[in-house]
Amino acid sequence: MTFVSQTQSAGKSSMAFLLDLLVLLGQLLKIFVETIISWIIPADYKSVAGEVCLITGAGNGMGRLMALNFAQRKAKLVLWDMDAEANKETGALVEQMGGTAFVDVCDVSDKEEIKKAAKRAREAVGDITILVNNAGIVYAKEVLELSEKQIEQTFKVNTLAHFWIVREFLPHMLKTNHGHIVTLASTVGLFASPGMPDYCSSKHAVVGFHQSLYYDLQNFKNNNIKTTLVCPYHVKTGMFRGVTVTHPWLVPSLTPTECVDSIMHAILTNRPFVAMPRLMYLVYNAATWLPMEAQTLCYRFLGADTAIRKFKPNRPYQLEDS
Ligand SMILES: NC(=O)C1=CN([C@@H]2O[C@H](COP(=O)(O)OP(=O)(O)OC[C@H]3O[C@@H](n4cnc5c(N)ncnc54)[C@H](OP(=O)(O)O)[C@@H]3O)[C@@H](O)[C@H]2O)C=CC1
Ligand SMILES: CC1=C(/C=C/C(C)=C/C=C/C(C)=C/C=O)C(C)(C)CCC1
Repeated sequence: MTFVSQTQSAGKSSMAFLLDLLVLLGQLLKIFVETIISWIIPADYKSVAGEVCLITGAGNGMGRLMALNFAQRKAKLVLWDMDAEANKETGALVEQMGGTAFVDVCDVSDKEEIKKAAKRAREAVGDITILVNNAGIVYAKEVLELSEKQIEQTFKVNTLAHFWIVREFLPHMLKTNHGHIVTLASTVGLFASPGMPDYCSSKHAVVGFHQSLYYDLQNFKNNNIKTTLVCPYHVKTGMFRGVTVTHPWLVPSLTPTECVDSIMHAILTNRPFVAMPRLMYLVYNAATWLPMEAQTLCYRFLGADTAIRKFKPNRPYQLEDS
């Protein structure tokens, strides 16, 4: 008797499995078709007018360029950087464009400073609805050359700050079911490059943080909080001054403007993930199946093994510590 009912229920569950599988295949097909259509006919850009957008590391490089892009689109800005002068300059540029910016000094490696700055931002402009976690640092040293303080600082800025800042602003996004969280990671958060073990591992960690957050948000009913994970290859901002591969024409570095244009496109079309240039999707994929020995040969051929040795410190924290 028990045997019969077990077979019956096994039959039922395999039917249910087949049905679920069919539904899944249908949904996957729909997503593939929609994705291909979105490559051919890109989605309309969403409006960010009136949104309150916090950008960390807004004083230089891509942070500044993103601030100007958001200002042009009439978002209200909150700009954080520990470089007070550079951040003020970004604020002035935003205002010259007719935008508004609440400029504040915040060292994101300090959890308590983040809490205080978040309170000041809420009081001055209101709750953050677009969060761009952009501040990042690199020392470009091998594991034995790095000091303990440098290793800790890399993780505080590139990884832990993302936890503390998201924990400040996600509750309001959840309450209103509205918001967008952008994480500036890196291609070296997807596949490693030599000569920067602290940087690569901090970026791998932040990719994991972001992706886990993404899946958690999918579990909320009717979730409308968007996320965008950004993984650029080398960008000529000054952070990685001098870094180059053997045949730069084969894998050219990005200009800050072309990188930020791609980031803005991804944010404004609610894309969850963007790596640039496009070749990086292929490299990322190959890193999952090419034997490590083969990858080493490719690294040598392309000069990925020595690219970081040409690095010239440029940023204040790099000069202080070099
Ligand atoms: N440039 C590249 O090749 C790539 C960069 N990225 C990532 O993109 C992001 C932006 O990089 P990019 O624009 O090139 O970098 P930049 O060095 O040009 O700008 C980063 C800004 O963050 C600030 N900053 C550093 N530490 C802190 C801190 N503790 N608290 C607050 N602000 C801080 C810097 O201030 P200060 O000048 O005083 O140091 C600087 O103003 C980073 O997360 C980086 O890792 C990803 C892939 C490639
Ligand atoms: C590893 C690797 C490459 C080079 C990577 C380099 C040099 C990356 C530098 C990235 C930076 C500076 C990221 C900042 O966040 C290639 C040639 C693309 C392909 C083979 C694998």
